[in-house]
Formats: sequence, structure tokens, C-alpha cells
Amino acid sequence: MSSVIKSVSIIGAGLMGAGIAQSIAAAPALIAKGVAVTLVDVGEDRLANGKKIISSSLARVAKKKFDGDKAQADAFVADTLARITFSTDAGLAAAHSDLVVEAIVENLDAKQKLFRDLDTRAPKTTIFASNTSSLPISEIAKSTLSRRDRFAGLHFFNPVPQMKLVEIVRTQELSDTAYASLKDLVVGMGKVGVECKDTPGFIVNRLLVPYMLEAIRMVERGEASKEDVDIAMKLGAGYPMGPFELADYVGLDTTKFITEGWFASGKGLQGKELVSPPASLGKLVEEGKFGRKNGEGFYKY
Ligand SMILES: CCCCCCCCCCCCC[C@H](O)CC(=O)SCCNC(=O)CCNC(=O)[C@H](O)C(C)(C)COP(=O)(O)OP(=O)(O)OC[C@H]1O[C@@H](n2cnc3c(N)ncnc32)[C@H](O)[C@@H]1OP(=O)(O)O
Ligand SMILES: NC(=O)c1ccc[n+]([C@@H]2O[C@H](COP(=O)([O-])OP(=O)(O)OC[C@H]3O[C@@H](n4cnc5c(N)ncnc54)[C@H](O)[C@@H]3O)[C@@H](O)[C@H]2O)c1
Repeated sequence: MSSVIKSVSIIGAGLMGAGIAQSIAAAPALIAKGVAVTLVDVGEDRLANGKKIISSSLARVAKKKFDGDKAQADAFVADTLARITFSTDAGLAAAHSDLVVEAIVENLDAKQKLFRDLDTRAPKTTIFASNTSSLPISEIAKSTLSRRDRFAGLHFFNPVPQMKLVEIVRTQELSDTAYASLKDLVVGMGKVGVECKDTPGFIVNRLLVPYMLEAIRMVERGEASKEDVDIAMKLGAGYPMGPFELADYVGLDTTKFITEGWFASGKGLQGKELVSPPASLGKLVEEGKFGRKNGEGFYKY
């Protein structure tokens, strides 16, 4: 049994939030149901950046979808953008939402503060979800008073318009109804939802990050070059990106920050050494080289 989600607010119009809003606004099944989507950020400049991310992504999708027909492609982009409401008022957006998805900075205090504030504004029936890569959902949910049965992780993957997977993270308190509602929305987005427990890294990051870090350590040990490791994993394991390309893609700062947190806490992690942050990762971040997002990481862009 699920309760239908007819209005969604995404808080955080950055790389992920913009992609989530776009994916909802462009989903035929959700358009048919009249699902409304609002994208929220702290200032007009951040909303403009989010709109730019969505517009350029839609342009790539439209070019393929309409086989270069510029008029149809432009109309598709304009129509999809028109289905997104842009706002700087998270409280007002939450007050009119069946689901609030948070995609703000990967910081527990910031996420807890946001949900504490929204808990007083959103209807009791509203489901809260976090797109966090690594923070425990149960810790984020602590900031709400009586919504633990409607608080989940909804972990999308980068780039959201392209990546089909969504991890639906269940705490012990999440109700079956809320889970089913989230699953229906994910299916309506044309994506595939998998269920996982609220454990470090959920499914993908728990496996992906130790692999990425071991690749960095392999190069530090002089066993292979980063270029050959990337080639090997693309041709040998069929990955679309090698580990160094992927680390640059998701952000070296994010990866270092999060793995340091996990290594320090070691909570719930078997084999802590698997996530010990390699020296060369830290050196690049100290030099301000974060990957694709600012032009240089392991590679130059
Ligand atoms: C042990 C405890 C651990 C604790 C936790 C630690 C966490 C550490 C933090 C890590 C960081 C966070 C990670 C996050 O939580 C989870 C993730 O997101 S992991 C990343 C997952 N993503 C991937 O693995 C990406 C793999 N790469 C690809 O799929 C492809 O390379 C690509 C990105 C899709 C790009 O494709 P390419 O062929 O390489 O290049 P193109 O540019 O030609 O694109 C191909 C095709 O796709 C279309 N496209 C690409 N990007 C977009 C976009 N943004 N919008 C729309 N369309 C896009 C493009 O048009 C092309 O289409 P075509 O023209 O070829 O038909
Ligand atoms: N980047 C990835 O590859 C990736 C993949 C999956 C999940 N995630 C997770 O998604 C979340 C967002 O990551 P991102 O890469 O999109 O970050 P980002 O820095 O691109 O975007 C974050 C946005 O949140 C906004 N913001 C910050 N505090 C806010 C607040 N209080 N209210 C409203 N807006 C606020 C910022 O202005 C910014 O626009 C993080 O939790 C991250 O771990 C990231």
C-alpha cells in the first residue's frame, strides 16, 4: 500500500539536486500524473546555477531525442524547465509537498538543521529523504520529532539523468507505506530502486570507495600508472570510467572528506584499512585540485 506522491520539493540546486528535479520534470509517467516539482536553494545565484545545469543537460538529451531538430529540442527544454518551480523558501515549499528530498552540502549539522526547520513546516504526512552519499540516515533523522516512520535515504547517482539506479535506504523505523511511495516515485522516474539498510556507504559506495582508494594505493606503490589502471578497469571489467576518472568525476574533496570521516569513526565498518585515505589523494586536495569540478584532479580538464 502506498500513498501517492503528487508534489516533490528538492532542497539544494547543485549537481545532484538539479539532476533530481530534471529527472522528475522530464519523466513521462510523472508528467501524466501531474507531479509538481520545486527546486530550492539559498539564493537566486545558486538557483540560476541549478537552472544552467538542468538546461545544458536537457539540451544533450533533446539533441539525441529529436535527432537534431532544433525547434523540437528547444521546445522540450523549455517545457521541461517550465514544469519546475524555483524557490529560495524551503519552508513554503515543504508546506506544500508530499515528499522533500534534501541534496545540500554533505555535512551532518547542516542536514539536521534543515530538517529540524522543515519538520515544523511540512504536513505530518510529508515524507523526508536525504540524498547523502555517506551519512547515516538515522543520524540525520534525529533532528525530526515524529517523522521517523517517514524518513528515508533516496540516494541518486551522478549524473542523475543518465544513471538508472536509486538506493532507497531503510531505517528500522521507515514504514512500509512510505517505502512503497518512494519506490513508486522512483519507478515513475524511469529508474530502478534497490532497497538497502542504513549502513556505511549503503551498497554502491561501500563497494566502490574501497576499490577507488585501493587503485590510488596501487599507483602509490608503483605497481601501475593511473592511466593503465583506468584502461584496465574499462577494458577488463567493462566499467564506463576507470577509478581515477571516476574520482575526478565525483570530486576528490568529497571523496577525501567522507572517507576521512569513516576512517576516523570506523563505525559499522569491517576492514577499516579499506577506507584509509591515501596520501596522494590528500595532497591533490591540499593543492586545491578537486577534479573535473575545478579543472584538475588526477587528470587535467
Ligand atoms: C566504505 C565506506 C564508504 C563510505 C562512503 C564514502 C563515499 C565517498 C564519496 C564518493 C562520491 C559520492 C559518490 C556518490 O554518492 C555515488 C555516485 O554517484 S558514484 C558515481 C556513479 N557514476 C558513474 O559511475 C559514472 C560512470 N560514467 C558513465 O556512466 C559515463 O562515463 C557518463 C558519465 C554517463 C558519461 O558518458 P561518456 O560516454 O563517458 O561520455 P559522454 O559525455 O559522451 O556521455 C555519454 C552519453 O551520456 C549523455 N550524458 C552524459 N552526461 C549527461 C548529463 N549530465 N545529462 C544528460 N546526458 C548526459 C551524453 O549525452 C551521451 O549521450 P550520447 O550522445 O553518447 O548518446
Ligand atoms: N556529487 C556526487 O557525485 C554525488 C552523488 C550522490 C550523492 N551526492 C550527495 O548529494 C548531496 C549534494 O551533493 P552535490 O554534489 O549536489 O553538492 P553541490 O555542492 O553541487 O550542491 C549543494 C547545493 O546545496 C545548496 N545548499 C547548501 N545548504 C543549503 C540549505 N541550507 N538550503 C538550501 N540549499 C542549500 C548549495 O547552495 C548548493 O547549491 C551531498 O549530500 C552528496 O553527498 C553527491
